[in-house]
Amino acid sequence: AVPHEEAELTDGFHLVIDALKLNGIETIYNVPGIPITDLGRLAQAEGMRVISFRHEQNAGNAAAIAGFLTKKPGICLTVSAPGFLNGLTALANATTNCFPMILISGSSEREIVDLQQGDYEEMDQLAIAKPLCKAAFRVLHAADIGIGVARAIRAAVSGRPGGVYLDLPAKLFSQVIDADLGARSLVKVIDPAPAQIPAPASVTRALDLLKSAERPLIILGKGAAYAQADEAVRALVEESGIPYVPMSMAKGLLPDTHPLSAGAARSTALKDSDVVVLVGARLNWLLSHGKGKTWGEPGSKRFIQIDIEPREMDSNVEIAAPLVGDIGSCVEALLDGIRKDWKGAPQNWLETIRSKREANIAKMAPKLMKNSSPMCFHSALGALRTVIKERPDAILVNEGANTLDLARGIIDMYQPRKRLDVGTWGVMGIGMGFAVAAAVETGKPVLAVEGDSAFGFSGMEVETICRYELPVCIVIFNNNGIYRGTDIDPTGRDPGTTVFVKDSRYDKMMEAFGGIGVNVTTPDELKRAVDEAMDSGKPTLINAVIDPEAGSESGNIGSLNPQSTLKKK
Ligand SMILES: Cc1ncc(Cn2c(C)c(CCOP(=O)(O)OP(=O)(O)O)sc2=O)c(N)n1
Ligand SMILES: [Mg+2]
Repeated sequence: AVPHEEAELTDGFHLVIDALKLNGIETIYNVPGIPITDLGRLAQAEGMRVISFRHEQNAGNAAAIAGFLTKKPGICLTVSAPGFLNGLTALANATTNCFPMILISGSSEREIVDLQQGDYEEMDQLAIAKPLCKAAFRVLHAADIGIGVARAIRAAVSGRPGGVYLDLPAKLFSQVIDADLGARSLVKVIDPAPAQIPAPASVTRALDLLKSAERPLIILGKGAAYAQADEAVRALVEESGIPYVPMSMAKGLLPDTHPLSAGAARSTALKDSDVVVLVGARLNWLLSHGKGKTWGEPGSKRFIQIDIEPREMDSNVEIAAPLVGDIGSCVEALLDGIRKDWKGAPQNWLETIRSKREANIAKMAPKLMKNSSPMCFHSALGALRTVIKERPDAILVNEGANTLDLARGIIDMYQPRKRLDVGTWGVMGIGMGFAVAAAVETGKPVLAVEGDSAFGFSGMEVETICRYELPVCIVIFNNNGIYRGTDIDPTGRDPGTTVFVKDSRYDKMMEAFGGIGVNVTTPDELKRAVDEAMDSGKPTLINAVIDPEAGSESGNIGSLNPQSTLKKK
């Protein structure tokens, strides 16, 4: 039998694990090391899924997208100082994208850090994290772990979701306290993300404006995908008959082939609409800040904006009808109004959108059919478009420049939260972390479509994918470089700044870790290899040879790059 005194004690290690499990958190994405190696081991022994990565940035990206997919904060666990810093990019990106995650990092002892006495991996991590995340907390006493974890969870998912930092100094873990006191110190968070109901007056104002519209438009942002109010969103579109444009990670809320989709007629929809309903979509650079030629005549637009964050309103242009609340509650309120009194779909406007959409789709179709070798972006993406059409519950991870921008318009999505990409920052490096978490959290097959440069940021995680035998099929669009593989060094000394090794074979990497590597040069070979990977569920990397001449610098956003006006010397 366990000696009497031991049976009544618990410690920091166990309280952290008990607090996470008590709140329904089952998975930790981490890179082990001092002072958190045993925390990971104990968590695994107590039934939590502990996924160990090769770099903390990828573990952090995995935690962030786990939060987006589950509405529970994803947990990234790192060592102090350098490990914590490696996790910060993912924490900041999660906060920018409103993905709920908690970065938990071990840290050095306060008394040594505050006197700057040179502790192992000494750093004032809490101070450094604060400006980059939504909230940051430190726990010094074991009896406070329950409250600390509860506050971190509530901060991550309530209101506008985001990244939270939780700082746990090394000495906290081995602190021993009475087991009963420990159990009573734990908090199961009640209603961490409460519904936030819009004010009836705001709903009336929005409905009145919408009823006055002749060319209304709905824009669905990734907030609408995160909300998991899928039925209400679909009903709002279908019962109002208003056309909609999905932002990248909102694709699939309604199938991209939906008759009311204006995705393929985006520029007409934005330019010629008169009242625009923003649903969890911010008027940031991705929507040209709500002004300029993208939006037609100045002052021709009036915005209804649904957002849980009141301060988002008027961020770029005046919002005529702010609707503050959670997306589900706001959409339901609008739907109520439409069901009571609605003039029906704007037929002429729908005809304008429909004809524009069909013309654009017809223009693109031939490019997707080419069976050229080496492939161009369009012909390779044409093959993957068919894969997703045949396998709508697969999850598509996507990053790169041409590989991203062209895939967004070419690969239709059919279900919500199935397209995971670079989000608001356009950050490279999310690929493998997102692929791991998508597979771990959903069990669904994952197709990661990667530019060859983008893949390079997280490529070492192919070993992680093989180690956990995850159903991930990586397709690398290998055009031998960033954007294009044709740059040169005018002095002739080095390769051009954006080119890579010619005819590189990324598929060979996979074989090093027991995965399957395939090299393909035609769309037919690509489709066959992807189908085989999706059927087998085995970690697979397909090196898709793309013409180095194909594509354009920075994909669709080249205009953001400053150019020197001075004469080249
Ligand atoms: C962290 C980080 N570093 C650098 C960039 C700049 N960048 C970089 C480096 C891209 C890679 C483009 O090359 P690719 O091979 O992935 O894609 P294509 O060749 O298919 O265009 S896209 C882009 O905006 C970035 N967005 N994020
Ligand atoms: Mg490239």
